[in-house]
Amino acid sequence: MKILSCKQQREADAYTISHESILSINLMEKAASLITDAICRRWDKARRMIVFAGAGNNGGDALAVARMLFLKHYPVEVVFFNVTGKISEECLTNIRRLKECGFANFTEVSSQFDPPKLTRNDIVIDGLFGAGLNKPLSGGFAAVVQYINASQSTVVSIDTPSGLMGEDNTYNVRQNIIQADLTLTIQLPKLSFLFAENEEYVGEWEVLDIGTSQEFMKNVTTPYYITEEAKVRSLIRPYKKFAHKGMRGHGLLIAGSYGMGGAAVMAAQACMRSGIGRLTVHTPICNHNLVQTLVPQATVEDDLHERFFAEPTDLDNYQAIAIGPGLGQEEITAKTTIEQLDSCYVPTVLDADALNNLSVYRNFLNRVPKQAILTPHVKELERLVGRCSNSYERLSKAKELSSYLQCYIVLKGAWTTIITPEGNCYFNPTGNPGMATGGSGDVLTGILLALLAQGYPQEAACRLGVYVHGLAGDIARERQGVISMNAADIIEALPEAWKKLTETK
Ligand SMILES: NC(=O)C1=CN([C@@H]2O[C@H](COP(=O)(O)OP(=O)(O)OC[C@H]3O[C@@H](n4cnc5c(N)ncnc54)[C@H](O)[C@@H]3O)[C@@H](O)[C@H]2O)[C@@H](O)CC1
Ligand SMILES: [K+]
Repeated sequence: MKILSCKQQREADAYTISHESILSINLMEKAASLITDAICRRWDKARRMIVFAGAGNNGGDALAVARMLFLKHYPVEVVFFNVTGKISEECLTNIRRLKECGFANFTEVSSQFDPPKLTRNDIVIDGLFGAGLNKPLSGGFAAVVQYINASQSTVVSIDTPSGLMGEDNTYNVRQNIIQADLTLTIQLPKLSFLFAENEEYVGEWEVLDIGTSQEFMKNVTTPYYITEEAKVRSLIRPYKKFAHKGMRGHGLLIAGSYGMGGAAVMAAQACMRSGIGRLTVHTPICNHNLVQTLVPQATVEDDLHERFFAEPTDLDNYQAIAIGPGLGQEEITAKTTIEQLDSCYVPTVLDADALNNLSVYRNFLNRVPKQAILTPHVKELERLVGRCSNSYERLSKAKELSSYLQCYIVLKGAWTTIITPEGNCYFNPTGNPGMATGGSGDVLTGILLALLAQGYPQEAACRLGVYVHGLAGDIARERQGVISMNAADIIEALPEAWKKLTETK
C-alpha cells in the first residue's frame, strides 16, 4: 500500500473528481457517510456530539457528518470557525444542507469565542484542519486545540488530528496539535501516523476507503509503502519436489560471546525454523556445548578464543552470513568484525554488536559490504548516524546512510522500516509491543540469514523476514499474552507463521 503526502492526497481527490465523473461534494458525502458509520458503530445516542468545523474541506466533512448524525437523532452541536471569511465551496454547501434539515444548534465563530462546556460524556468531532494544513496552528486555533485537549471528552479526528503535519513535524508546536482518541483517516494513513512520538495525537486509527481513482494510485510515485500480506505471500518461493538441503543454502552465523551464548542460540533456532538447508554457527569455545545442545541441527565452528570472537573465519562455503547477535564489544571483537567484513562477498546481515562495534570505529563504515542488510534498533542506528530529535529526522538519516553505503537498513521498532539503497521505505504492519524484549532481534537475524541463504534477494528477504517475524510475534502474543511472551515464544510460533503465509486461502 502506498503512503502519499498530503499534497498528493489532495491531488488524488482532484484527479478522482475530474476523471471518475464524481462531483467533489459527492466525494465528500461518501467520506462523511463512512465517518458517520464508524462513529455510530462505536457510540450510541446517549453521547452528545460536538463538532468543531473549519472553513476548508475538512470542515466540510465535519459539517456533513453533523447532518448525518443529526438525522440519526444523535444530540449534535456545531461550532463553525469562520475567521478569514474564506469558506470552501463544499463547506458552504454543507452549511446550507445542515440548516435545511432544520438544524439550529449552530455557532459561528469569527473572533471572540465562548467555548461549549466539554464533559466526559461528550464526543468531540475534530474537523478543523486536514490535509490542507500548511503551518503549525497558532492564535485562536491553538487555544481551541488546547481547550479540547484539556477536556475529558473523547476526541475523534477527521482525516488527521488538526495541527499534525502529514510527514515532517520537526518544526511543529506540539501542544497545538489535537490529541485524538480515534482518527478516521481518508483513503490512506499519513506517514506521520507511523511515528512513535505521534501516537499521542493520532490515537487508534482507521482507514476509510472513499474510492480514490485506482489509476491515480497506480501511477503516483512515492518512496513510502506499507507492506501487505498479499505482497509478502507473493514473495515466497515454493519448494520443488526434488529439493535437497544443498538447494536451500548453507549459512554462517557469527554470534555469541561469554555470557551471551543465548543470542547465538536464538538466532540459530529461528534460522533453522525458516527454511535454511544447513547452518554453521561460529562462536567462542565457551558456547560450543550450549549451541550444540540447544541447536543440534546446526554445526558448531569454534573460534580460537575461549570467550570472544577474535579470529576472522573462512567464508568460502557459505551462501549467506550473519554477524552480530551477542558478540559483545571487546576491542578484539570489534577489530575482528571489521576484518571479517573484508571477506563478506556473499549476502550479509549485520546486527546488534556488529553495528555497535562499527559505530565505535565509524571510519571503517565504508568496509560494510555493498547490499548488506543492517538491522539496527533506534539506539543502534543513532550510534551510527548521531542523535535524532524525532522519527522523521531518524528516517531521513537512515535513508542517507543506506544510500551512502548502498545497503539495506531494517530499522526495528513498531512499524519496522526497511530502507533500500534507492531510498524506498517499506513499513511493516505485523508485530506488537510484547516483542520489545531481549532476543527478538536475534530471532529476526536468524530469519534473514535463512532467507538470504536460500537465495532470496535482499529486498524480498527483508520484507518477508520482517513480516513473518512480526506475525510470529502476534501468534506468540495470542498464546502467551503481551506481558509473558518472549523471544523463545516467537521462535516457537514461527512454524505457524510460515504455515499461515504459505497456506492457500
Ligand atoms: N472533495 C474533496 O476535496 C475531499 C476532501 N476531503 C477533505 O478535505 C480535506 C482537505 O481540505 P482542504 O484542502 O480544504 O484543507 P483543510 O480543510 O485541511 O484546510 C483548509 C484551509 O486552512 C488554511 N490553513 C492551513 N493551515 C492553517 C493554519 N495553520 N492556520 C490557519 N489556517 C490554515 C489553508 O488555507 C487551507 O486551505 C481533507 O483532509 C479531507 O478531510 C475529503 O472529504 C475527501 C473529499
Ligand atoms: K481534522
